[in-house]
Amino acid sequence: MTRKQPGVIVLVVAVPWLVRPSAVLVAATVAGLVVVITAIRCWALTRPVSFGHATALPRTWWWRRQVREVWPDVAAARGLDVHGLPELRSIAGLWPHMRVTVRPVRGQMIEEYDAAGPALQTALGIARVRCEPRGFRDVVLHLTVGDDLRRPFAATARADVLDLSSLPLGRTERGETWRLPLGPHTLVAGSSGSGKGSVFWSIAFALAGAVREGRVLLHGIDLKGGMEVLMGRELFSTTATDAGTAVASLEHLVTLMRERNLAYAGKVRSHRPSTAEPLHVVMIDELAALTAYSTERDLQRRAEAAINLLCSQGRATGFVFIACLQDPRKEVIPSRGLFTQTIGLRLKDASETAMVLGDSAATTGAACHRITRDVPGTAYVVPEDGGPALRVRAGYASDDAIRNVAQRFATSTHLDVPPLAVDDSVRRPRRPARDTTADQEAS
Ligand SMILES: Nc1ncnc2c1ncn2[C@@H]1O[C@H](COP(=O)(O)OP(=O)(O)OP(=O)(O)O)[C@@H](O)[C@H]1O
Repeated sequence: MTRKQPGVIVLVVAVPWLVRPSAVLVAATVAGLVVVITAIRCWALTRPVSFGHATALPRTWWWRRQVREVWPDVAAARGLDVHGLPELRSIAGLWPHMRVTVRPVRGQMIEEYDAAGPALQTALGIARVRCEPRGFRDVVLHLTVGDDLRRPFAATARADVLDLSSLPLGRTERGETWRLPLGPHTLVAGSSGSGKGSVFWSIAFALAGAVREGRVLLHGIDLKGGMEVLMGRELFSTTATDAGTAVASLEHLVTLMRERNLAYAGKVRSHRPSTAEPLHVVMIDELAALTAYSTERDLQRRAEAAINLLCSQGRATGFVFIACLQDPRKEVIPSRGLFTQTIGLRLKDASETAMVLGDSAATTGAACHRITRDVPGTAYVVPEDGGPALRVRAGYASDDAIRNVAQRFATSTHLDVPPLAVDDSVRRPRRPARDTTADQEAS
């Protein structure tokens, strides 16, 4: 019976039409169509993932035809067809990720197909093209035809994140959960308005459960007046909104790290977060405000020294850095090499992308400079296994969501940071002072 249902429905609709078409029937059919189209539209908007799965086959079929249609034009435009059109050997995969295998004509190199990627991307109007060799003869063009990351989604706080080494922050272009390893010090680079705030808060939200339990202590540094960090101050065990407090806080952490390093020496090789020995996560909203733009040279120098110490010696004993910044140049972050994990949001140009993610990521398709302004929170990351760069998007944390999470998951540990110590090395004169009385006596 169930199998016959579609046929029965067609009969029920078609017979009255054939027998006696009337205004009532026309109206009923139009209304029915409107209901069906609206339902499909609602499904597509509210459940994009299940809608994508359900419609993947027809879409794949349509995109295969599109690829075959545009390929001769793209090959001609890029000069790939001078000695004959390179053969499209297969188009595999399912919407939104498809793989086009091409057999290059003799004398062609993979670099020429790399360069043709953007032309194919614009010809098809798709999200991304990445080029990879297959065996010794063929080239595979990985096409991302639909963009699962276009629609924003909300960041959610997790009460149950048990595995602190892998924080759920958002989604990847493959429709999976974007997980960020916590342990390597992380640099989040992006131009103004690129969505550094959403990455910052997605990390804080992912740690919220552990913060409430006391296994993680967050330290917030925000020298842009505290606009970001103070929004969720209840999550932080220390906050600093001016350079002096920030340096005092960092130097206090250096002291805690040294004590822990001494206690662990010869006994423990890696730290396990617990309420007795919590993980300290330092979150800095704009690193350059502390290390490059500060007018107070002495504080700048001390901040740099403390960051270098914590980054180079703190990881094994439970001190982790997450730093956001707009300008990724080396002069702005002297300790850049110590940040072993980077997240590249929208950046100004290809050179900035290479600076943040490395030259190899840029050649495997990371294009932070091509992220458009209408998708803030979108970034490229290089997976831990060193595979091709992955496009990801962090969830959006509204002001209300930040305040709400901060209240629900407030920390019960507030550290007292000793006031900024006077730096003796600054007061001490560099050369011994001349003995002026002796000079006078001699004269
Ligand atoms: N993941 C996201 N999804 C949707 N919208 C977002 C997301 N992240 C940020 N936005 C929007 O983009 C705007 C800019 O984001 P945000 O303030 O986080 O950028 P920023 O990189 O921190 O900028 P700045 O360096 O100037 O502070 C926000 O007002 C917000 O509306």
